[in-house]
Amino acid sequence: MSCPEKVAVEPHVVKEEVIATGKWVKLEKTTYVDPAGNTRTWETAKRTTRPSNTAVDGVGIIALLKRTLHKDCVVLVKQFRPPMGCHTLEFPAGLIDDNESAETAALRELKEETGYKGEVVGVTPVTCLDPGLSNCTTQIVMVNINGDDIENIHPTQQLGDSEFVEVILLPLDEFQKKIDELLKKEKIVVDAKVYIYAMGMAQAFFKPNELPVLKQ
Ligand SMILES: Nc1nc(=O)[nH]c2c1ncn2[C@H]1C[C@H](O)[C@@H](COP(=O)(O)OP(=O)(O)O)O1
Repeated sequence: MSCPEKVAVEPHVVKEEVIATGKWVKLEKTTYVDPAGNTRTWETAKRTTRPSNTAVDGVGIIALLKRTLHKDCVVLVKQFRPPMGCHTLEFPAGLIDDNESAETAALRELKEETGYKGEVVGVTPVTCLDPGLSNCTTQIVMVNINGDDIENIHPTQQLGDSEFVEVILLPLDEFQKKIDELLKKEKIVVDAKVYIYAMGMAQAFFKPNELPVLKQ
């Protein structure tokens, strides 16, 4: 008996039905056609706050604090995150306002959450955060902070009433090790972007005594 031929089709969304809406988040039932041509449904979470003229919800900021006679440090934030029910270690981040560029949002959020004034040195494309759950997207903005600048000697946060953010500085040359030490000491969950950045840094740059040899 021969099997019926499966025809490959371009997967696509057919319709999106709102199941529940809150102030910040909504739940939708997404009907889509899979690559085998079958119609299926998916449960999708979306932010309600995304500006209509953009494909990005927010920014994350990789900020390097550069000071004379100090090691370069990555600026991180620790805060209680209600969905996690615990504290997290994250890059500074925030939602993009209407008609705001990723660069402007990044410098604004960095100033608000950490008090530092930075300079943008790079921006990623729009990246997804948890695509099996949500259409939530971010652009990661690379920022340098001149720590010798008078404005950055005693940085003052500009937090709202409901924001409680602790700034944590970790040296770039021991980034993964310092995160691991923090995780051992405190009940805290590290953001995947932060830890992957730390692993990448360790893998790419910090093997000064290793000679390049032909690997089997
Ligand atoms: N999912 C959310 N539920 C809330 O009850 N409130 C939320 C959600 N997402 C954002 N917010 C609120 C909290 C802040 O007052 C504003 C702005 O947050 P922002 O600083 O831009 O972003 P985060 O740092 O990621 O919270 O939105």
